[in-house]
Amino acid sequence: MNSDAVLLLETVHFAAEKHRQQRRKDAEQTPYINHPVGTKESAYFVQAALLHDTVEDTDTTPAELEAKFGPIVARIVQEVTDDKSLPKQERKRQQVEHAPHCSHQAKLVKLADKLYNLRDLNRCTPVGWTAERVQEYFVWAREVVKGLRGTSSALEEKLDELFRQRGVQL
Ligand SMILES: Nc1nc2c(ncn2[C@@H]2O[C@H](COP(=O)(O)OP(=O)(O)O)[C@@H](OP(=O)(O)OP(=O)(O)O)[C@H]2O)c(=O)[nH]1
Ligand SMILES: [Mn+2]
Repeated sequence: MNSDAVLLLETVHFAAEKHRQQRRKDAEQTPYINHPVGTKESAYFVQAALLHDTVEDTDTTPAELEAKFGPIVARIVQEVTDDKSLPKQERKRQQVEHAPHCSHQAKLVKLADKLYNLRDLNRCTPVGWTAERVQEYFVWAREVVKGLRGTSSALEEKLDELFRQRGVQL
């Protein structure tokens, strides 16, 4: 099992332990953990985060996602999917332009995506990338993140620290 899945299970387990004495206020005294675990918004985020590059980078179709995971998850993935038929420069420009108009859930996925990719660039340089190209990715990511602000202070603070370290803060 990959470490993300382990972390997810550990988190659910932690919450279940913490809520173990609590019950919902219904007659059946439903275990309290059903409430946080059943929070649809967070489930959509986790699903969309896991699926976010499937349409962009594999043979997965939006219709396939909709049939398997429903219209909400399919729509979030669609919102974060680049049109790979466009020239790269135009794709990158459109991300900056579209970011502020994304739904809240799509903005969260985009913040998480950029955070991972920037940390990955700090961890090691992709094959064939010059230091200049890495720096340009940071500058471009900062422009995308500008349009995503006001979505998650936790994610934005982590991103801001990475931009600060690179000397590309606002
Ligand atoms: N840092 C890093 N990135 C890697 C690596 N392997 C694959 N990638 C992917 O490369 C993409 C960034 O490379 P670019 O040259 O800027 O873009 P492109 O693949 O879309 O043409 C990211 O796509 P993306 O997730 O779709 O995000 P985005 O750049 O479109 O926001 C990232 O996930 C790696 O080892 N390190
Ligand atoms: Mn990605």
